[in-house]
Amino acid sequence: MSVANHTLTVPADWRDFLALTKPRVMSLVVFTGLCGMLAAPAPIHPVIGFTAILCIALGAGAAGALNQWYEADLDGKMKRTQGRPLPAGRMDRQSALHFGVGVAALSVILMGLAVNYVAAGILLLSILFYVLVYTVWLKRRTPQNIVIGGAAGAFPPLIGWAAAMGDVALLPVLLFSLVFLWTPPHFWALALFVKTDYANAGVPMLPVVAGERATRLQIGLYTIPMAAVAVAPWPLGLSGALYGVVSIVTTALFALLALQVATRMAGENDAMKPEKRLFAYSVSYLFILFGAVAADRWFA
Ligand code: HEM
Ligand SMILES: CC(C)=CCC/C(C)=C/CC/C(C)=C/COP(=O)(O)OP(=O)(O)O
Repeated sequence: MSVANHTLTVPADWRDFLALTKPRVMSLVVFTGLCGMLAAPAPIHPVIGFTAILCIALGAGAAGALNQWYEADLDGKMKRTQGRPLPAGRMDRQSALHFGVGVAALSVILMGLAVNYVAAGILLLSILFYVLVYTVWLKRRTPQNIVIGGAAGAFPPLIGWAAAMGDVALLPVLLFSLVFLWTPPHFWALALFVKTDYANAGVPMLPVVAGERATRLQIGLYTIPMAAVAVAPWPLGLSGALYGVVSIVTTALFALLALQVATRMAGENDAMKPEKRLFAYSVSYLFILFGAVAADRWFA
């Protein structure tokens, strides 16, 4: 948080504001919201549906901006994040704060007025969870930061469903649980190969605090309930065979990669480390599963 106005070199332009919203990560957040909405049994009016997705995108982007406003100092210490607009000195912190608060408020108010209050309430909760619970409270304090704080990223399927139905039901709760249980293997796989960055910045991520072996074991352990939740909708009668088959095949591959990560010894050296494969696959996995849950409702 030491980046002050006088360090500015080039004025911020729209690309820097876009970068503040973490567009690549947020694309999956928005996609899970869209699929949660499409998985609902009642069709939503296209204009209301579009507005709801826009609000999720604005809310998630604003949360990303507030995260970067708060941790400009941390981002400046890590290679992966040094080029972001604040640590690179292309934007002052106040602009990021105004942008984040303004867009967050706009997203929640628009969701409440144009869609419904349930969706608006959960959107507000997820923004507060990411910014206050994860970023401000837990991230610098405990290696359980992403387990608890990661719930923020799991709310969008509930928001999408609530936008269409005005309530919450078992299927979106399962989708929430899926993203919640997916987050630790997703993030710790990455943390295994960017461990030194986090150590240098003093962030207590699991591989830094508990070591590589414990992290590998935790990845394996979280994959078990995640897999159970991923395949549950078909046997529970909440989705059809299309989702059932896709979830079984893609989850089996996830479990295999997680097993390779869990059983790999520290220091082994192969062309592509299993944790890199698991991290890359974790992103495609969620895109495919959520695509399947929506496709199952519409085409099966
Ligand atoms: C607290 C929980 C999480 C943490 C700490 C985390 C952290 C990260 C980090 C550090 C990256 C590396 C690349 C980057 O900085 O862009 C990444 C990539 C990614 N994350 Fe996560 N993540 C979390 C949860 C989620 C959730 C809930 C989603 C979506 C549902 C998600 C979607 C993605 C995607 C799509 C990428 C790939 C981005 C790219 O292609 O560059 N993440 N995550
Ligand atoms: C609708 C709504 C508000 C959704 C919130 C979206 C959300 C919480 C996503 C979580 C994923 C995420 C960006 C983690 C980054 O962790 P980090 O901030 O520690 O990553 P960094 O090191 O790249 O900054």
